[in-house]
Amino acid sequence: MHTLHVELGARSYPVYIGRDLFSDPELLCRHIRGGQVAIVSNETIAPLYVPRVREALGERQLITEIVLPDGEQYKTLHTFEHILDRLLRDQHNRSTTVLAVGGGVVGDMAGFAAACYQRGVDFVQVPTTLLAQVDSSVGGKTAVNHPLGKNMIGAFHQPTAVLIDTDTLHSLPPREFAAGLAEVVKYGLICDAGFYAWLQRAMPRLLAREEAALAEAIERSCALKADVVAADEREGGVRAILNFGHTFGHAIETAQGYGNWLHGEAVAVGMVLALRLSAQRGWVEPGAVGILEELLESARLPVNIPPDMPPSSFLDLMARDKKVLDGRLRLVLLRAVGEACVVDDVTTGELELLLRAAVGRADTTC
Ligand SMILES: NC(=O)c1ccc[n+]([C@@H]2O[C@H](COP(=O)([O-])OP(=O)(O)OC[C@H]3O[C@@H](n4cnc5c(N)ncnc54)[C@H](O)[C@@H]3O)[C@@H](O)[C@H]2O)c1
Ligand SMILES: O=C(O)C(=O)C[C@@H](O)[C@H](O)[C@H](O)COP(=O)(O)O
Ligand SMILES: [Zn+2]
Repeated sequence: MHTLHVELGARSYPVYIGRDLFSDPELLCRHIRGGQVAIVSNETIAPLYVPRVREALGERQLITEIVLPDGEQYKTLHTFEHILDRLLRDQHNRSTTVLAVGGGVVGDMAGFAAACYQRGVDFVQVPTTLLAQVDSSVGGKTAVNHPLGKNMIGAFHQPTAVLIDTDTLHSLPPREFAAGLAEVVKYGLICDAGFYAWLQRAMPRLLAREEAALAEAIERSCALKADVVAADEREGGVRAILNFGHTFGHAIETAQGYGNWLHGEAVAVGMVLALRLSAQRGWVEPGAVGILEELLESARLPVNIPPDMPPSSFLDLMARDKKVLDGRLRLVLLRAVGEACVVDDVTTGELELLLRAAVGRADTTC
């Protein structure tokens, strides 16, 4: 087992990465303060992994199992309210711990409920998708979607521990696995050119879900994210680089109806667009875009926008992005591969040009 720490002073916490983590009940139990636990999962994950988590918890004063419907379309205020209803009905108090067992959707909603229930209770992440293991379980962003925008209602609420059992990845469907790889590629692009080069070599081993390659990808991704979060917990500055590709990606997810395009798929296309913009500015070699497209396609990810999204639809949705400041769109671009920056001087003309060219290459496969 590998352990790293997210250093946030009083809110610091460990991220454990390894196999068969629940065979040692003490690992989980040391992060649960009281006798009350609420396990939040969904209808797919509950039969696969909740029994093992329950066994590790042992006898407790109160254990509530909250099983949500599966899908990004349920990442809503309505589902969030359902979690709170269950906590109240079972009389959970301030010493309870919310335990999120699942992918990013479960983690984001359970975390938001933990942030709000009785003004904040403990929260432990047990991520079971690649995306959740490399990204959403670390850093404390929690949220639900709104029809007008992705993750628009939420809170920063750090977990008290993250338990990444890489064995859970063996039951993950290939499309979901690929979606997680998009966020892994993101880390290489924004802050670690060496990791990006490694990913180009290791992609076949990752796709074969070879244990050593997976462990390396997860450990490096979490370490990179932990450093960024430690430097800027609430996205006042540098943390925005973790949003590379997301301004375009979130527009795609919102326009397509949550769940039709997976988050990682939309981010993959968004990264291609953001890199193309960086190349147009002469900051990265023009050939870098082709290299990224090849890497993403080898991971079975889309690289082109959906066919029914005109530039106007992107521009409308992007104008609502959470990074907009004083009416100015802020985008994450690359000064070089491995070096992200945030800019606020991308003109509508520049964007229209980029998006019109993208319409010409639109994808019909997703
Ligand atoms: N908070 C953050 O920092 C952050 C970061 C990245 C993404 N996100 C959010 O995360 C969400 C995407 O997360 P995701 O990609 O994990 O999607 P997800 O949570 O929808 O899970 C993907 C699918 O895999 C199933 N599943 C989960 N684990 C499984 C397993 N081990 N075996 C079989 N099936 C399994 C789920 O039931 C679901 O059907 C989006 O809402 C995105 O906005 C948040
Ligand atoms: O942790 C972060 O910060 C990120 O931006 C990680 C992203 O991968 C993630 O999708 C996040 O939920 C996006 O945040 P948002 O603030 O743009 O909703
Ligand atoms: Zn993301």
